[in-house]
Order: sequence, then structure tokens, then C-alpha cells
Amino acid sequence: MTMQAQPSLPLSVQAAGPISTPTRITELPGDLFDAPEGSALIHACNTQGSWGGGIAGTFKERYPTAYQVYRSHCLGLLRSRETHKIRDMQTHNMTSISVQKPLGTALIIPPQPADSRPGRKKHWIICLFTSAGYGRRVDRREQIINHTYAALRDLQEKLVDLRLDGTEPVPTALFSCQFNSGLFGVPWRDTRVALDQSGLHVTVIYPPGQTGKTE
Ligand SMILES: Nc1ncnc2c1ncn2[C@@H]1O[C@H](COP(=O)(O)OP(=O)(O)OC[C@H]2O[C@H](OP(=O)(O)O)[C@H](O)[C@@H]2O)[C@@H](O)[C@H]1O
Repeated sequence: MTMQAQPSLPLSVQAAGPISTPTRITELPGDLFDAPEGSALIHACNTQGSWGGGIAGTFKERYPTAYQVYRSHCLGLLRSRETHKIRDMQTHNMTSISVQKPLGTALIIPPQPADSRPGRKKHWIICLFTSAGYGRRVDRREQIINHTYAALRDLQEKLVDLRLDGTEPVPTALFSCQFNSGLFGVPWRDTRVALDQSGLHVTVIYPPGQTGKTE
């Protein structure tokens, strides 16, 4: 199945508009890896440098060089921490927490020449660092949601910088899976709210038979 990005909505990084702006998110059944050549595939990552199960395992198998870029990025930051301001889900007050880098950020990996295979499309890969741990050590749901908002803000800023830089090609469109909703155990509707509020134009692909949330 060949999927088209939202043709009337070229990739553009919009300032996060008011909540009432029309959603820029489309959900379609299919296979994320069928996304058009040159588009970016977004998935949720841990900060330990592991793409093990779930869709990450497929990313690792299809893009082994990109996986090494992701892993080196994580290992280089394992001893770095930074302070994040987050909203306490109970008191709704802003509070500061110390988190391990690169939690709450995005990593944009251009197509890696060594990952090219005959007949396979070249894709950018975007890692959203939404949980430090994985498996039994996965972060709590509210932490993952907080880091998702932060990582989407960081992605928006990095896409603006990429476009302003002008010396490098940019992803032709943004595609994602229903990230956080599998092994990270966060209901898709919660992540979808963060995605709606990010102001990004994203086509979300979900396996046929899994429910999407179409507008
Ligand atoms: N081809 C395809 N096309 C479209 N959608 C596809 C698909 N294949 C699967 N999906 C769906 O994509 C969503 C994400 O579900 P996932 O469980 O994979 O990821 P997640 O974001 O919840 O969690 C991240 C952690 O899981 C990983 O593995 P490890 O922890 O390392 O073992 C990472 O490394 C992180 O740590 C689910 O809706 C799947 O149905």
C-alpha cells in the first residue's frame, strides 16, 4: 500500500497554535515502513541505547547504521543529567526534576548510506526519548507523557533549525507509529493529545486491525 503524506499539507513546522487550530494529524492503517521515500519515521525510544522489542526491533533490523547513531548518542550522555520543569499531575504546579539526558529530547537521524538496500526506501529516523528505562524499568506513565511533550517541542525546534540551515536536505514529511502505546504502556489517546498540541504535521500509521483515532 503506497501512502501519501498529507498532500495539501507539506512538511512545515508551525508555531504551536492555540488548541483550537485544526488538527494536523491524520491516522491511516498500514505499515510505517511503506512511508514515501525521504520522509521521516518517528518512534519512541529509551535512553539506554537499546532497540529491542516492538517496532524498535524492526527499525534496528532495517536501519542498523541508524541504530548505531542512536546508540552512540545515548551512551555518550549516560552520565549527563539536566533539570526539566514539569507540571505535577496532582497539584498542577510546575516543579523541577533532574533527568538523565537525552530524556525529553528528539534525535533526527538522516538516511544513512550504509542502510540503503536495493528496492528499499530511504527514510529519516526521528527518535523521541520518552522513557529512560524500558521493559520492567520503564518510566511511569505520567513521566512518559511529560517527556513526550518535551521531546515534541524539541523536535519542532530542531526541524525549524534544519530548514533554516538550508545546507542539508530536510524530511519530505513526518510519519509515526502510535508510539508509547505498546511496550511503553501509555494509552494512544494520551500521546495523541500531545501530538495534536505539538503543531506538527504528522501522518500516524497503525497496523490494520488496530484502532486508530481518526478525526
Ligand atoms: N510496521 C509497523 N507499522 C506501524 N505501526 C507498527 C508497526 N509495527 C508495530 N507498530 C505499532 O507501533 C506501536 C508502538 O509499539 P511498541 O511496543 O513497538 O513501542 P512503544 O513506543 O510502546 O515502546 C517503545 C519501547 O519499546 C521498544 O523496545 P524495547 O523496550 O527496546 O524492547 C523501544 O526500544 C522502546 O524502549 C504499537 O501500536 C504497534 O502496534
